[in-house]
Amino acid sequence: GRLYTEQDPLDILTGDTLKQTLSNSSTAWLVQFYSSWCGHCIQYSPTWKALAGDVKDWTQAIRIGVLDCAHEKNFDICKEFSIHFYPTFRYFKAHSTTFDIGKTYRGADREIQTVRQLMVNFIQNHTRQNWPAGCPSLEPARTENIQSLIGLKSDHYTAVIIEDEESYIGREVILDLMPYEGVVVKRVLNSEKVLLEKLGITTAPAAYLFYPNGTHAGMDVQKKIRFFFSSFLKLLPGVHRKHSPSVQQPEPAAFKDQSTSELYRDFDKSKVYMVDLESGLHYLLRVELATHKTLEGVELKTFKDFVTVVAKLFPGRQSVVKLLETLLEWLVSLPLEKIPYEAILDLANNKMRISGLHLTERVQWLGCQGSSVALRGYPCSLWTLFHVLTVQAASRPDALANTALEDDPLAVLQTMRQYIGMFFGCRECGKHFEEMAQESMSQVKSLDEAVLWLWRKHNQVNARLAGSMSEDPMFPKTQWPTPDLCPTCHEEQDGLHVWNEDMVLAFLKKHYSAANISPKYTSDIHPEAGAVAANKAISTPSSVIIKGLKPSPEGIPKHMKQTDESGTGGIQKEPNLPFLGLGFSGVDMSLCVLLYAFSCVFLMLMFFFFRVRSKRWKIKNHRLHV
Ligand SMILES: Cc1cc2nc3c(=O)[nH]c(=O)nc-3n(C[C@H](O)[C@H](O)[C@H](O)COP(=O)(O)OP(=O)(O)OC[C@H]3O[C@@H](n4cnc5c(N)ncnc54)[C@H](O)[C@@H]3O)c2cc1C
Repeated sequence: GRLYTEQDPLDILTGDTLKQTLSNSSTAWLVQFYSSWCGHCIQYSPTWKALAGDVKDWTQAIRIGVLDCAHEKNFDICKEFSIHFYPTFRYFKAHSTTFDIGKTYRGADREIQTVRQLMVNFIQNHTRQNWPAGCPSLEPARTENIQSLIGLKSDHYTAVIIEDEESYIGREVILDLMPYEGVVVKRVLNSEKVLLEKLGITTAPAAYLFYPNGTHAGMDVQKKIRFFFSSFLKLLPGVHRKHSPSVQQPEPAAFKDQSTSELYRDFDKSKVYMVDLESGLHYLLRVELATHKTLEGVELKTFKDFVTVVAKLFPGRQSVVKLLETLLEWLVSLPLEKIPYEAILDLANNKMRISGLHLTERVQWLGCQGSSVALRGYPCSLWTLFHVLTVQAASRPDALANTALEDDPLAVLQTMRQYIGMFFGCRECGKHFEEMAQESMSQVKSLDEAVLWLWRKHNQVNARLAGSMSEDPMFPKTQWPTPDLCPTCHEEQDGLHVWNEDMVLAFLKKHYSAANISPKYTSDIHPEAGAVAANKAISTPSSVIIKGLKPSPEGIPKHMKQTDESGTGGIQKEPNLPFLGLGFSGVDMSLCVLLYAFSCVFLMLMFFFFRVRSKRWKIKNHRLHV
């Protein structure tokens, strides 16, 4: 196959595009000319991709490209650029107006850290005239510049990285924060003794933060490494990724949900919320699945597997778990090959309620609330649900015993894969997820590996979506868990950020455990819960929007359109008959008729019984008299 694909965070260049791309570009370029038949190029490609991912936020200053010299259509351009060996790394300056074959990197060390630092040096080699547009200064600031910030109010934070002259951390953090607004990063050398003394800094590297309100303090990070500094700054309240002008930016201070005027409610990022999980389940069962008139074949199998997984593994409240278990029993006991979805809804909505089994009927987000209705919500709850389920499966390995899914470490992941592919309203998401599943899901051999697989793939999605339209500016897509949630999950090896996967696994098992699920706002009868319902009752069509979808040419997924047209918020109308102003289901009515018929027959029997008896009695009496 090809060494690089469109999914990689780099530009694939060709003979047709190369010159045009490089000439008068607003950014510098680092291009690898390779050959797809060269074994070393093949071996090196993961490193190059990792480098491109590592400097993904630097693209306003320097971009990474690849060009395959073994491809016929590139023969001429590789000759023109005098590429003799593979791979050849060439740097191209920004704003170059004359033809330039670039500057070759001849070093033997091609490790990420070395190449990344060369990129920084290369950017610094630009002059004032050809400096890449959008790239802040990488020169160290002086004591005077920083001292003047003390006590100064501003509309942004200023972060100051104090380090020695050879250190690259400051410059790398400046470049990492380039696509973000609300924060300015500066670098100061530790030779600025007066300033260091004034701020009370004794060791380098160190970081200091000047707040918009005029106060200042040391930056509180667990490890003094690039990734921790950058993550800390990206997560500051009010700091967010610059979006294209078409994406509206909500006000950070008072972010309100415009369509429902519900206030944003505070929540704790280190918790999982039951309202999100229940709202997601409600949406899935009553809206998303309800657009399918009947379930049969693989769809029915997928639905049964899904219900099996949630009934056995969902660590929910008793009324919800019982509802799921009853649904499962019903599905298993029915040997039907085709089930009308109305029957399932009738069961869940009417019959079970009589026995006190109940799942919330409104969509209400807390940990998954977005800064506007079109963001976060349902897809966020779905990720959360499946993380919870993989963790539950790993901590209760026998939970699926005696079901169709027993002894399968892939039970939850395969069910998710099937569900997402078949029913999830976002088709594109389904396609991407299927690609990831085909690539590596079969390598998962244990329940723990399943937990980690889902985490890794979710991060891959986060990386792809960072800066896209489906990113909520208030909740930037990051590689998760961030250092503030799990400092021990992060390490640095040869200057490159790496995960400590043992720590990540331990963290996931704790974060998505039943003990970490908060019941806040779950009570349905509680008046407060009603008041805070983010999207009110599900029957307001405008409140039911599948969240986090890219506005595709087709716009809203097909079944969501139906939802809006019907004006019922997508809920299949329960087959209720109006009677005396009350809603009775078909079954309730048939029971009534049956009871009525029974009592009629009973009364008639009584009538005849007494009639016969009284006749006999009369005859007996008559005889006596006679
Ligand atoms: C299977 C699937 C595929 C999707 N594919 C696409 C797509 O191709 N294009 C598109 O535009 N949207 C896609 N989406 C939607 C997108 O991934 C987000 O769900 C949506 O943009 C909402 O984002 P969010 O900020 O709420 O965070 P989400 O990504 O939804 O994450 C929810 C919560 O999970 C936690 N979390 C974050 N990362 C991880 C992790 N690695 N491991 C464990 N927990 C984590 C965080 O607490 C986060 O708040 C997909 C959703 C799903 C469920």
